Amino acid sequence: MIEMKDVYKTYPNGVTALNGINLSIDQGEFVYVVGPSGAGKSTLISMMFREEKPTKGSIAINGIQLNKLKERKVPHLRRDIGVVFQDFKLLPRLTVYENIAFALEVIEESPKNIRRRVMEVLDLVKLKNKARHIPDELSGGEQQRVSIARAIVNRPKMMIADEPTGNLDPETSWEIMRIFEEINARGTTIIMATHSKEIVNTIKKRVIAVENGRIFRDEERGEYGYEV
Ligand SMILES: Nc1ncnc2c1ncn2[C@@H]1O[C@H](COP(=O)(O)OP(=O)(O)OP(=O)(O)O)[C@@H](O)[C@H]1O
Repeated sequence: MIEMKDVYKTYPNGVTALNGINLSIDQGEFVYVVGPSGAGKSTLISMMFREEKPTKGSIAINGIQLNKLKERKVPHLRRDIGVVFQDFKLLPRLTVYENIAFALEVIEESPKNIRRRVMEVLDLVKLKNKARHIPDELSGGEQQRVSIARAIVNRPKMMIADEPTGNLDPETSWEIMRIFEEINARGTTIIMATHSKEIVNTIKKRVIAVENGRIFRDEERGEYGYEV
């Protein structure tokens, strides 16, 4: 479902962030991307939802060759990919319900389906009682749960998360991980960049370690492997 062949990325300022990446990730996998700060983790995962384009090399996502993808087809690609960020990126003036419903309104789902689906995902992240609140009225962990609900509301094939627990305390981080495991158990591929040694070494999954823009290690049920 994700195939990268000889992927290189040099930013316009001359920094080479990716230096020959080859990888293959199957539907349903749970993959951590680890490595030192500046190693290229965010660049690598931003290639997967076409936030960044490679300078060289080929990328296929869900059978779509990204090199050939026209700009107007990018929204179509992204419909199958939910994205979660460290800083949540919720719309501050919309309620929890509206933040989540928005993702379905843009693809013109019927109001009845939108309501049913939003309530389902709010139930999954245990936030039904906060549906009418705005993001500022929620804790960090609750805001991250809203952003996860938004990411999965249209049942994407994969979810990409860039340091989703980076701003959260340990207890809240474990709650987020329980939700990720449940989403993964339902068949969604999860790719998560993280600096959390505790999480990677406790909830064992495939680990891809990136260093200097290269894959340094790729192990089933791997370890975090860095001192913190
Ligand atoms: N938009 C950009 N323009 C120029 N250089 C960039 C850009 N984004 C990242 N870089 C550089 O590319 C390299 C890889 O950055 P990247 O953010 O992918 O690393 P990372 O492993 O995610 O780091 P961190 O763990 O600190 O988030 C770094 O040297 C960074 O400064």
